[in-house]
Amino acid sequence: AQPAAPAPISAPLRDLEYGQLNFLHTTDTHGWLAGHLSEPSYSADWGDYISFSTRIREKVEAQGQDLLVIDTGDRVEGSGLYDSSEPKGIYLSEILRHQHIDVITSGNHELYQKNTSINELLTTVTNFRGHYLASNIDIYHPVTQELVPLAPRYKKFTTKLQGIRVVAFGFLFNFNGNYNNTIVQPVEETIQEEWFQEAIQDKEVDLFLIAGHVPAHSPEYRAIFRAIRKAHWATPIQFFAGHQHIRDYAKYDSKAYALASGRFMETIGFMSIDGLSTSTRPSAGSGPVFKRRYIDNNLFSFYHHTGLDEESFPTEEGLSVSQLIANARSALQLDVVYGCAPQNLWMSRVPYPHPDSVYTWLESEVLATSLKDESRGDTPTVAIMNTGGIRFDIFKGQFTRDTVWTISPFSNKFRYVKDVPYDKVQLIMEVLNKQTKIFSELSEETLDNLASPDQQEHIEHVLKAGNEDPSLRMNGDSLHQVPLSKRSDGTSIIPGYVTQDDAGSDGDDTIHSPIKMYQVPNCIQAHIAGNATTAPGTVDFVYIEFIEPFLVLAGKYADLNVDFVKDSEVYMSGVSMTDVIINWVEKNWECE
Ligand SMILES: O=c1ccn([C@@H]2O[C@H](COP(=O)(O)O)[C@@H](O)[C@H]2O)c(=O)[nH]1
Repeated sequence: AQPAAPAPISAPLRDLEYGQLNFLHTTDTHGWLAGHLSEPSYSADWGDYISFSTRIREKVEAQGQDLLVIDTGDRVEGSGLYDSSEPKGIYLSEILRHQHIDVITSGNHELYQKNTSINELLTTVTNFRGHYLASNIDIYHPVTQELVPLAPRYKKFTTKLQGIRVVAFGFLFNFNGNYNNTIVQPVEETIQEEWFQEAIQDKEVDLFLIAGHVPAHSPEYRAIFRAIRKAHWATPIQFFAGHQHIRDYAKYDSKAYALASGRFMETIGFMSIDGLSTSTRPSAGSGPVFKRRYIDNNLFSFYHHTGLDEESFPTEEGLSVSQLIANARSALQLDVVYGCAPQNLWMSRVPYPHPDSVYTWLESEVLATSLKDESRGDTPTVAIMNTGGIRFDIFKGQFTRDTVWTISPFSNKFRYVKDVPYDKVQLIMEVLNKQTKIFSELSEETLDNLASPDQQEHIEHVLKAGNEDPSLRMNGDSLHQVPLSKRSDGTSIIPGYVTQDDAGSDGDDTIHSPIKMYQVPNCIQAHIAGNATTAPGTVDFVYIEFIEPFLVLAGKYADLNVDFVKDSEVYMSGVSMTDVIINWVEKNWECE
């Protein structure tokens, strides 16, 4: 772990149930390779994970079993370690490549910006050659300008010890927000391609492995499941999922399951399958048994599951990667303090609006007092942004260079349109926030993309877990999670994940008390300048550039005769949301 990482808190744990074939899975790490420096439950780093996977491999191989390590993308954008270097990501690729990954895929974040996808092709695909799969992504090669697959479409391999024959694919969900140097083919089209149909007709297969940046419960995975089942009515299928930032497990049939392993290095997903046939031995018994576990990413869990301790657990490679991370953090000056937050500010642990809501803080304090384009004088202004542009909670205490990138990693800047009737702006807000029923292009699903990914599924899951006892809530005044109740065996129950999935509620390794989450709107608005007591006739309509495509559609429903692409202009040239937050914190959150 990093020198500044808090020690994990001991807690009651459920064991891993190993099988013939075992998996470790990460997804949506978004650059959090240093782990969480304010949360003991997730305080292990990528170096610890390398030690963990090595120790688990030693353990399962000693029993003649196999281990495969999977990562399903969105490794970039979301923390200082990735976003604060110039160019972005120079330290991250070097740290990542030390983990042995058997199957690795791209997420949508690898494709938003041209530079990112080019770096993916030239660096990450190269570092993980033979393991990186891209079944439905093409890229215009930066040198030849030719359209080429980002990586091989699929691969067939046999596992090291048992010779289990695996056919593996690497998919991305039907994403269309990518820069125009890449092409993402809809999954439903890819599975009609000749190469895919040939690959799934192979009869010498013991397991289909679908790694993808695709939600576990999704039309894309259902389509792949159906296509494979048409060719193989009984061959086991293991999906690995991502994108929604949730822990999830989907049952497609008794021989096909999907595991999603959360976000931001909070979770290491574990799966095992027993009863698989191999190249030399047909399956014994009644067919495969699948088991899943969501491991909290901390050393207490890692020691427990490996049966090792502080002395015997770390590997040399793991320790040297932890050191690499520490060196990178120091070179990037991620501990530089911009100010001190006087309180916790939550994305969804409080309702909106609320004095403890990060969105209330943004609209009433940060945007309201910081957005001003000198050329516009005192023109009344309404500024809107999508809540998905904020990626993490703010904890009371030091607000560092790292903090700012974890909450606002995107390079989005502001644009505006002059003289927009105020009532039309309000109508647009209603449309974006689904307060008005709308149809066709602006489906509920499209609009959900304005909010943070966990908003759609997570809320439902956590609330399903129910029976929340307010006395078990996180201590609002503390930086760290605090154990609030003791069990009879002396261990503590701390707030955290209580996952409800298709296999029940026993998936988490750590037994937690649940944390309540609230639904927040897709977009928020700040009122700037003008007379606060009366609504203005027309305003400068300022917006964060990410939402422009949504405004184009919402504008139509609001009957607003504005072409957002042609009629808008740059607002506060060169200033991004991230800059606005840094400036505000420096001015307003002095440390005592
Ligand atoms: O420039 C951007 C890019 C993304 N967003 C928000 O993030 C989600 C996608 O997040 P995942 O991690 O891929 O799930 C997107 O829907 C937006 O809400 C953004 O605001 N600005």
